[in-house]
Amino acid sequence: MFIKKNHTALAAAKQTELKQLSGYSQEQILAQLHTRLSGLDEAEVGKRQLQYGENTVQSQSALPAYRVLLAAFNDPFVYVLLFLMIVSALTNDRDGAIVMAIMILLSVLIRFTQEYRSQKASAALTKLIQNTTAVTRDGITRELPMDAVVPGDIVTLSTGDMIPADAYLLKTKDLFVNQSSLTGEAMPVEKKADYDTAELPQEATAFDYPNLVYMGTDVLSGSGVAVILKTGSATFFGDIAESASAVQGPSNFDTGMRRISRFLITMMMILVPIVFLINGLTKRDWTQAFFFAIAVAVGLTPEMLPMIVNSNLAKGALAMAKKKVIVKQLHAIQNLGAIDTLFTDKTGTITEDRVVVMRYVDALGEKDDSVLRLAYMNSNYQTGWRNLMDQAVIDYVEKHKSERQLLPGTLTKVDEIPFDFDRRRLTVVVQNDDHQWMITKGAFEEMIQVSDYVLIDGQVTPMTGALHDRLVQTNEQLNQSGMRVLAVAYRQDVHTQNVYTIADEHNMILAGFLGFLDPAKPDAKEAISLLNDHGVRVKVLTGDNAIITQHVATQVGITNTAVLAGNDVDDLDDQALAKAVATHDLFVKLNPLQKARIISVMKGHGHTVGFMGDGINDAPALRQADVGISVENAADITKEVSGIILLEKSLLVLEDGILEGRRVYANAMKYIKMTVSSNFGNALSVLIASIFLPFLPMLSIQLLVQNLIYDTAQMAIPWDNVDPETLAQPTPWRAEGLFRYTVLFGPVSSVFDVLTFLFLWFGLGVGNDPSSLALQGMFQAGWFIEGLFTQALIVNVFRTRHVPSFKTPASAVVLLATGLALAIGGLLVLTPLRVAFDFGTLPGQFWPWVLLIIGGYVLTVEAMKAVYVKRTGTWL
Ligand SMILES: Nc1ncnc2c1ncn2[C@@H]1O[C@H](COP(=O)(O)OP(=O)(O)OP(=O)(O)O)[C@@H](O)[C@H]1O
Ligand SMILES: [Mg+2]
Repeated sequence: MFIKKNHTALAAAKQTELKQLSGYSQEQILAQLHTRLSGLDEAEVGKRQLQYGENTVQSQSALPAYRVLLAAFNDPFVYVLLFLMIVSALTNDRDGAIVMAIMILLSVLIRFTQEYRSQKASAALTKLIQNTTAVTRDGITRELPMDAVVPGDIVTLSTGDMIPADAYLLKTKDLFVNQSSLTGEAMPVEKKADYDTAELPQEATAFDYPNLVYMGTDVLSGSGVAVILKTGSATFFGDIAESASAVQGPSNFDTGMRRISRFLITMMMILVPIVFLINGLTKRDWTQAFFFAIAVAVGLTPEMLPMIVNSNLAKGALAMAKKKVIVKQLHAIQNLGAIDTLFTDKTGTITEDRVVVMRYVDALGEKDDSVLRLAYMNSNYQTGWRNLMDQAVIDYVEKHKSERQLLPGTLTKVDEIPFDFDRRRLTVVVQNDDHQWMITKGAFEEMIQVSDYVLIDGQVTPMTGALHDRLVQTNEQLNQSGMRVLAVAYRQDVHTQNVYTIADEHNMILAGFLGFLDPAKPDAKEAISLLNDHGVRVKVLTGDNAIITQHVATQVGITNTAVLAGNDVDDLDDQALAKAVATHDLFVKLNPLQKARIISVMKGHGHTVGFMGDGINDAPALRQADVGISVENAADITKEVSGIILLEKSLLVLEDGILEGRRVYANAMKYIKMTVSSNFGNALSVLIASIFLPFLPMLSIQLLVQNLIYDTAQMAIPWDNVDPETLAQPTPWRAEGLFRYTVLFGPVSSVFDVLTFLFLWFGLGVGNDPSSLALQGMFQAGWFIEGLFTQALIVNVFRTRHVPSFKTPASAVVLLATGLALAIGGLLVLTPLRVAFDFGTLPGQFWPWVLLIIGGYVLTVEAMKAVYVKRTGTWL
């Protein structure tokens, strides 16, 4: 609370301090932090860990049990009930207060157990994928878990890294970071160790200072070395994580739930005073009218709603955790059930995350060791994000060739130009004696653009039209045999210089090609076909070229192999792009922003979309998607922005997740629709009865107990079965049907309530002497039974779209809960317990008639359901 209130003041203080540190020279800052370029020693680290604690912020660590419990209390419906309970307790209605307390406890405790269990399970899994950072201590650089970083640590940052804490840059190389999580600004920001204060904008915030980087941001490209200034909650991000503003915007599901909650509370606020006035005026007993109104308010509160929704989600997350799927945001499950399109990257997602070097050939397709050597130097010396292809080159060489044989001992690295997804090239410059070599590898089309010569049989030959065609042919041959291809080129004897830029990538000599085997995951085909069967279309968004993408697509069963390339995407406006996206399944040569744009256009046209990716280039698209999915060995930032992380290689688990999501949604919707319509019906019945009856239709305690029993029966809903028809198709948030549903089915229940009311009044003779307490008690017992039985039984009718409902019975738990509710209700009016609740005695002839009425109600609803399903094609 304190932190939130003083958030701005504190942030301002932090800013001033950081700005000041930014002005220090490197020597000053190292002295200030009592550290050096070779890093802290272990003793110092130990001391600082004690002093500053773990480098984590509140939102990242699992919540302790009491916080989960408090969160379970934090719900408008629980508040309403708490308020009513306090009013009852203050006005000496002890029994009523106790019943309400039980309701609150049931709802909160079930929700707590479910959420706590699921949180523990995902926290355990999350530990497996701890983010790391390269820390130098005692002169040795190692990857350490991010939470082990302390002020004074020296860290090395490279492409795709998350910045572990607030830090001062000592050295940079084309370093661009994404600060959007702190500033909201999506454009990359360049950071520099050395800068001129004159470069700073007039009203620069600490985020504009070029030599400062912050926790919660990430490296888009380039690299750097930094010294840590602040860790954990002392960072800027620490503040934000603790204030509510850091929480992601609400999903469709959240907004929908909020709207329903508001609707129900409004309904209650209007109806309850009316019920109070009518009963007070007609019965002239204002105390009784007051308690009755409170009981009606309790009846109208769907106090189990938060428990049902959250238990459902938590249950889903737990089920997924058992299948080695981390659900980082609970609502990702519901969104997963709602997607109708799943976009995916190619390598590492639908293909295995094990890419292997298969060929190293010259321009003519002949095996050539020198091509491998060049590629090895390139992959080995580059310091950016080491992707699967770089890894494959290094692995291959270390396994098959001796490293020494490949690299002359006198070789030193001069510079590098990091890979980027627009240029699709990566350059490294090395020096041997007095020679400098610039070595570049990258996508074929992009390499041809910078190559003026081709190496043929050891001879540097100028590029000709015929040679160009020959290269295209070699490339295609490799692609067609299912290999991803990188072209490799070099330039020797360049002017001796220390710094290289993209402008230097020209005039190169194309040396040859590397072919990588990138096989489809064994179960990708099955998974994709299952997704298709369940109404989810799979589309590929890749930076790779058309031929290899078509090859992989065919392997995994994507039959529409028409491709749309990145350049085409840029030429289309949103409208045209949406059309093109509908007719294509393969999108190639995309840069990260094009991936993100395709997703956002799709979303704009009413689709719910998922995106699965593993690279840093996938992060923008993952942020954009309704649900982002990544895999275990994805880049840190990629995992960070994903809602779901698959730890197992198999894609079949996606199918499970989607079904789980739909089940969650279906069960939550089931409860919402049933509750809203039955509450509406009840309210109507109470109003009618209040107007015409000279006494209360039910005592407040009876109404409360009826509610409690009904709630108990409803608690089983998260464990209910769902119709296969409901699971077969995506389930976007569809609250619109709710109103129609409520006005159709609510009044029907009132009709049968009124029938019961007439039967008790005329048939059983309550009307003959309404002032008799015994007859009043009989009336109340009769109405209690009818209300409870219809509500409990109707759960079993509403829960399925099938007619008759018993064709697809509820799960055992739900059946048991229903049976229990009926039994308890029966016991309360049939055994001596009834005296405690002031129920009267029901005559034998009551039972056949009430069963008839209940049967009539069930049949009517079944018939209406058949018509409803036929007309709308949907149910619940
Ligand atoms: N380390 C690298 N060195 C040189 N070129 C690279 C490197 N990584 C990727 N490329 C080139 O850039 C292209 C796009 O990169 P990449 O394949 O990683 O994108 P992507 O969209 O993630 O595709 P994919 O679906 O294959 O994962 C590649 O096809 C390749 O030609
Ligand atoms: Mg990729």
